[in-house]
Amino acid sequence: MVDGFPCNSHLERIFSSALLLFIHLQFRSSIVLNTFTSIMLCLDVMHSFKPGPWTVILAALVLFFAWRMKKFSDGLRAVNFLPGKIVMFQPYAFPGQIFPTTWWNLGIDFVWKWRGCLYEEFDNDTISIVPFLWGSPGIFTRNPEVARQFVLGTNAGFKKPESASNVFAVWGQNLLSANGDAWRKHRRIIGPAFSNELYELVWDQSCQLYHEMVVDERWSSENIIHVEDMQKQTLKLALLIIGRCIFDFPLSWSEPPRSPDGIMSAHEAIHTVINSTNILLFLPKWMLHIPLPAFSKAKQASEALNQFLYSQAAQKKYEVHSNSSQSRSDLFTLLVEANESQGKLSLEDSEVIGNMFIMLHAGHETTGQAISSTLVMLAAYPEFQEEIMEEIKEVIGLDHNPEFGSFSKLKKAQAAFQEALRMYPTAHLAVRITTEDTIFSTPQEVHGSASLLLEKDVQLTVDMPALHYNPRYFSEPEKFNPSRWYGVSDQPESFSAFNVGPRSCIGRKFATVEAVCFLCMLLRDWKIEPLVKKGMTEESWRRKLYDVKVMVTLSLDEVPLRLTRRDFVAS
Ligand code: HEM
Repeated sequence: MVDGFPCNSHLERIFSSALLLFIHLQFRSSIVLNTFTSIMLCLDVMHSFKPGPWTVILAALVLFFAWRMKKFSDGLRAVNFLPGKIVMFQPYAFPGQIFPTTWWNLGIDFVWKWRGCLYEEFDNDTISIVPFLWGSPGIFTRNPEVARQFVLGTNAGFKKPESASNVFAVWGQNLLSANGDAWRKHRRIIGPAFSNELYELVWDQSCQLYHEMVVDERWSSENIIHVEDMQKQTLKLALLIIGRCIFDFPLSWSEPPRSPDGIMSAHEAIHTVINSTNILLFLPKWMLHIPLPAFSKAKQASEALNQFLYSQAAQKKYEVHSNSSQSRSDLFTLLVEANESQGKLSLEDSEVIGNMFIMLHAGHETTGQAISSTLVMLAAYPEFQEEIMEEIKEVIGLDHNPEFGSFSKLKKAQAAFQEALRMYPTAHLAVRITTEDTIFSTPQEVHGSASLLLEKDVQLTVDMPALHYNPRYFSEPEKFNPSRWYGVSDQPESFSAFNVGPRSCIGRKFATVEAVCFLCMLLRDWKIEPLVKKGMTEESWRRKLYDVKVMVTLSLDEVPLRLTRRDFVAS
C-alpha cells in the first residue's frame, strides 16, 4: 500500500459502484456483459484481499482499455473494415484538434499537409479513419464519384451531422445547418433572393467598392503599393458586399459598421466570432468571464455581433411594417416577412438571426479568402495575369466601369478564380452522416469489392484539398493552371469547391460575380507581383504559397504583394 493514500472499504465500494454504473451505461452487448461479470468477480476477490489503491487504478485502466478496444472494434466494423488510418483521436474531436499534425496525430491540418500522400499510403481514393482513444469512426474520400453519393442524398441515407452543423448554428438554425424539412423551408424562403437582380447589384457594388477602396486606402496618389496581406482588403470587400447587397446596410469602406455601443465594428466582431468558434462553442459560458485576452475578446465580439444583428433585424421589421422598405425582394426582407408570417414557411426570431449570421459568415470568409488567393497566384504566374489583361481590354476596355453583361464573357478571369479555389478550397470539408445502414459504391478502388455497407451514424467526409489534388483528375495538381478550365463546362465533375447537388453553395454565382468584377477592376489598374522583402528570396516567397491556415475555412497565410500602377510600368 502507498503511504498517505486513503484506502478503505468505503473508497473501494464507491469506486466499484461507479464502475458498475459506468459499465451498465456504456455496454449492452453480451461480450461486455461477460467482461462485466469477470470484473465483478475480480472486485470481489480484490475485496477479500483488501487491495491497495494501485490495484484499483490498474483495474480502472484495464476497464478503460477494454472499453476503448470494444469501441475501436465497433468502429472498424462500422466502416466495414475499409483500409485506412488508425489514430489516437478523431481529427475534429477536441483533443485531435488541439495537437498538431504529426506521426501520432492527424490534427486539423492533415487535409492540407497530407493532401498528396494520405490516400496513396492505402492505394485508394476512399479510406477509413478510426480512432482508438477518442471520437467516432469515419470515411474520407478524394474521389468525385464517391463524394457525389455522400452529398447528393439529402434524405436517403445521408444527412449533415449535428456535430458539424452546430458550429454554424450558434446564432440559430439556418440554411447551412438545417436538415430535412427544416432545410427545405429555409431554402424555399431564401432561394428566390438569389436572382439576376441580386447578381447585377453585386457587380455594381463591387465596382463601386473598388473605387472606394482605392481612395480610402490612399492608393490613388501612389504608383507602387506594398500590400502585406491582401486578405485584409478582400475580406472587407466581401463583408461590405454582403452587407450592402443582401442586408441593405448603409456601409462604406471608410466607416465599418459599429455595434450600437460603439466598442467594436461589426466587421471585427464577425471576424473575431468566427475565429473564436471553439471558445464560444465548446466552453461553458461561465468560462468566458475568466480574464484571458482570447476569452474576453470572444465574449465582447459575441455581444457586439448579437447587438448588431438584433438591432438591424428590429429596424428591418419596422420598415417592413411601415411598408417603407423598397419593393425589391431582397433576402433580408424575405427573412423578416417569414418571421411575421404564420404556417409552414414561417421563421422564428432565432432563425432570422441564424440566417443573417450564416450569410455574413459563409459568404464573407470564403469569398474574401478566395479572391486574395487568386491575386497571389496571378502574381506567382504572371503569364495568366497577362492573358486576363488581354481579355479585359477586349471585353470591357480600359476606361469605363464595366457592365454586368460582360461577366459571362470574362472566361479567363472566371477560370483563374476557379483554379485558385481548386488549389485553396476555402470550404475544405463537406461532412455527412449515415442515417441508416447504407450501401455506397466505390468505383473499382476498394480492393476486392465495388460496394460497401456502412452502419448507421458513420461520418463521411469529402476531403476537398485531396480531391482537388488527386492526380487521377488533375495533371500537375501543384501547378496553378487556369487554362485547365478554358472551354470546360461551368459544372465540371471534378471541381467541388462549392459542392454539388441540392445542398451545393447557394452563393456560388454571387461569389464568382464579385470576384470577377473586383479582379478585373484591380488588374486593369495594377500589375501584381511578388513582394520580395529584405531577407527574403524569390524562392522563399514562393514557399509561402504552401503556408496555409486551416480553421473553419482553409486559406493562404500572409503573402506580401507589390502593386505597380500599369501606366507607371509603361512609362
Ligand atoms: C468562394 C466562395 C464560397 C465557397 C468556396 C463556398 C462553399 C460552399 C460549400 C462547399 C457549401 C456546401 C457545404 C456542404 O455541403 O456541407 C456551401 C454552402 C452554402 N453557402 Fe457557400 N461558398 C462560397 C460563397 C458563399 C456566399 C457568397 C454565400 C452567401 C451570400 C454562401 C452561402 C452558402 C449557404 C447559405 C450554404 C448552404 C446551402 C444549403 O445547404 O442549402 N456561400 N458553400
